[in-house]
Amino acid sequence: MQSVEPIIQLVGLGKEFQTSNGPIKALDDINLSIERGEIFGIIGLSGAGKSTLVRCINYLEVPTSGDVLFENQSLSAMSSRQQRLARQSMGMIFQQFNLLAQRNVLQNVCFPLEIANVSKKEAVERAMELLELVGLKERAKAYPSQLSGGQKQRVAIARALATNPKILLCDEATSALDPNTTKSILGLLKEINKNMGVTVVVITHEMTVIEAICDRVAIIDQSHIAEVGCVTDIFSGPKSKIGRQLILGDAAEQVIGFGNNRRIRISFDGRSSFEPVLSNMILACKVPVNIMHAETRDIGGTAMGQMVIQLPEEEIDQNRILNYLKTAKINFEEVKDYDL
Ligand SMILES: Nc1ncnc2c1ncn2[C@@H]1O[C@H](COP(=O)(O)OP(=O)(O)OP(=O)(O)O)[C@@H](O)[C@H]1O
Repeated sequence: MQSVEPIIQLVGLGKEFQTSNGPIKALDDINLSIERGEIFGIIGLSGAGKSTLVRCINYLEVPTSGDVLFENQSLSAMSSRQQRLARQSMGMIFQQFNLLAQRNVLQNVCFPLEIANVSKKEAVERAMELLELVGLKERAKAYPSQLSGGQKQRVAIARALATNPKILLCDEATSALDPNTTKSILGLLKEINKNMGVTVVVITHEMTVIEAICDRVAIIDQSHIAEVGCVTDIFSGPKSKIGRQLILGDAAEQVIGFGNNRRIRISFDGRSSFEPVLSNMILACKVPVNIMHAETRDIGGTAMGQMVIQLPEEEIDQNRILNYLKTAKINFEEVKDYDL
């Protein structure tokens, strides 16, 4: 088994904001471990606490309780010099790119190197290498206003990588981009992760982003982690209420109001989604079923599927189907109205 080594650990992390309407608890008792080299997703609805969480990781927001460990060292126990070095190891990109409008592309990428006192010659060399990596070497002299959203995000990625960070924090980095541009930026993040070994933390409200690139995902809801695990496991069997809502939302709505028969949700992994699971079941049990909802998703090249079927009226037929699924080792669960 491959050994895992945490690069970031959040231990009992909390963040409270003082506002004129009283305190707001944005994060409460967050415990998470992000492994070196993975692409880790954090997903949740608006206001769940995602941005605050990612900003606490690099101390853009200082937590009000708990601890952030970077490579097993507590950020709060570090001297300010050590803290600055740790923060240099964490690049960050944002939804609105945050480029400096008065500086051209090359000067934007050189900026963090200037702050780190790197010589101008060395900074320009490094910046040009990074611009080549993100496919924008030819636009080095352009200003941000002359670039498309996707190009601006590529410049922001090059800038974030300038100081050779070990982690890249991405706060809704593709939320302002169209689907094709999103795809190409996600492809670039995946390449950076694979080729440069940079750990990537992705904050998003979009399932498609998680599906496209993440290895593991944490679902955050109302300041708490609702569940965490491998993307394939969470997508095939979300356990928390919010996970079910985020992942099975469509299925849930579409099965309401179709009569009172029992319904089951079949989850199938990449292997079984290519097998004719339902046809085999109907042939073996010799009873018809209604398909209430079906969908498949491509997660890292593996097809994952959910299907909600309505069982036949007769109990004996229902049992035949349930026994078939158990024997065939196909994951299923009964759908209760309160799950919908
Ligand atoms: N600086 C702040 N001062 C006061 N409250 C804040 C501050 N920053 C965030 N909050 C509150 O903390 C909670 C979590 O906000 P946060 O921005 O982290 O959520 P989010 O999941 O990123 O949502 P969104 O996707 O809408 O940005 C919200 O109730 C928000 O209003």
